[in-house]
Amino acid sequence: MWVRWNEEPAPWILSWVEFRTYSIRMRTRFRGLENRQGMLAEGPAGWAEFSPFPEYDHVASLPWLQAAMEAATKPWPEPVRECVPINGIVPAVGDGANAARIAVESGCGTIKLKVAEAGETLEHDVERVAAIRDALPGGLIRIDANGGWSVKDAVKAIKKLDYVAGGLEYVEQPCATVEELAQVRRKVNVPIAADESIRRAADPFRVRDLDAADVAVLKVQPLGGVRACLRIAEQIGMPVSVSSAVETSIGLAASVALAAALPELPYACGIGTAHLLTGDVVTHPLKPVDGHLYPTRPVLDEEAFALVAAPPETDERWQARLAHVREML
Ligand SMILES: O=C(O)CCC(=O)c1ccccc1C(=O)O
Ligand SMILES: [Mg+2]
Repeated sequence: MWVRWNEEPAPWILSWVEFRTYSIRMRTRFRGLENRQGMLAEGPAGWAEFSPFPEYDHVASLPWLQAAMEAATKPWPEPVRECVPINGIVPAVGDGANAARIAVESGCGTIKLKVAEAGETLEHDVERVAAIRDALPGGLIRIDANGGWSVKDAVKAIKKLDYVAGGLEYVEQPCATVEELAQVRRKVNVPIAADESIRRAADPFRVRDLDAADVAVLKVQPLGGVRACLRIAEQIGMPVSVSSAVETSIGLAASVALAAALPELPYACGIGTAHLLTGDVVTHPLKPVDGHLYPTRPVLDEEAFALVAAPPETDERWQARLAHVREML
């Protein structure tokens, strides 16, 4: 495990605080998720979220717990900017008109379009990119394939989509492996962003060592917390973009804190995901205003939480999961 809690250790917090479980329906299915579930707890520094994706095993969930311990016990690092620019998110489904409507309604000047979805075609991705370009002539468009293309398909699709977009800002994780990213990067002129190749990798610095990307996407929970991400940003040798793991506003606040504290922030961040959930746990959800989010330390609202509290059997499952991950500390 490359993530190390190499500052003041905080595992003691876990015997103090009580975690509770939420289960929130997704507005539309997102990457196979219908319900987003996770745990929340209040520590001396504020509220914290622990919400590893369902398929993550105990080892892969460990950095998520370290991120929660950090949030519960430490203040956010000092921000260097007042607010952070946010990208809108358009799913890889539906027709061009629908994609354009979602892009415009996001209120964001940068749009991330999901592409290469299983069961979808390049023609449909082209249609959605073209419609977004028409609707937002001055906007930036980036695409995220979530590793869905082969090298050959990626090169073909990126060239086509770059042309239709009149220039893509970047393409996120066109293929599954770091080696493939490096190959694609040598064959196209569009910058390559690495997401899963950093977040799910044993060694996030392989992306740097193989010259496989131009941009590193950092997600706070899977990478072990705000401070762990600041260290990665310092060492990874390329600009970074911050992105959420589709969390409640309590989890999102850590991502905003990271984006606000990074010395350089050349890209809009993928933290505008609160609306992907049908509920939240705070009084004022972290929804972008004019394409921006402001750093805050949100507090759980008991009335809001009551509407999304997980049933006892779900809570039991999560308590057991938490206990297993704790053992890895
Ligand atoms: O980056 C964004 O704009 C939103 C977040 C997002 O896309 C995402 C959310 C959950 C899991 C994976 C991803 C991803 O970037 O691939
Ligand atoms: Mg991604």
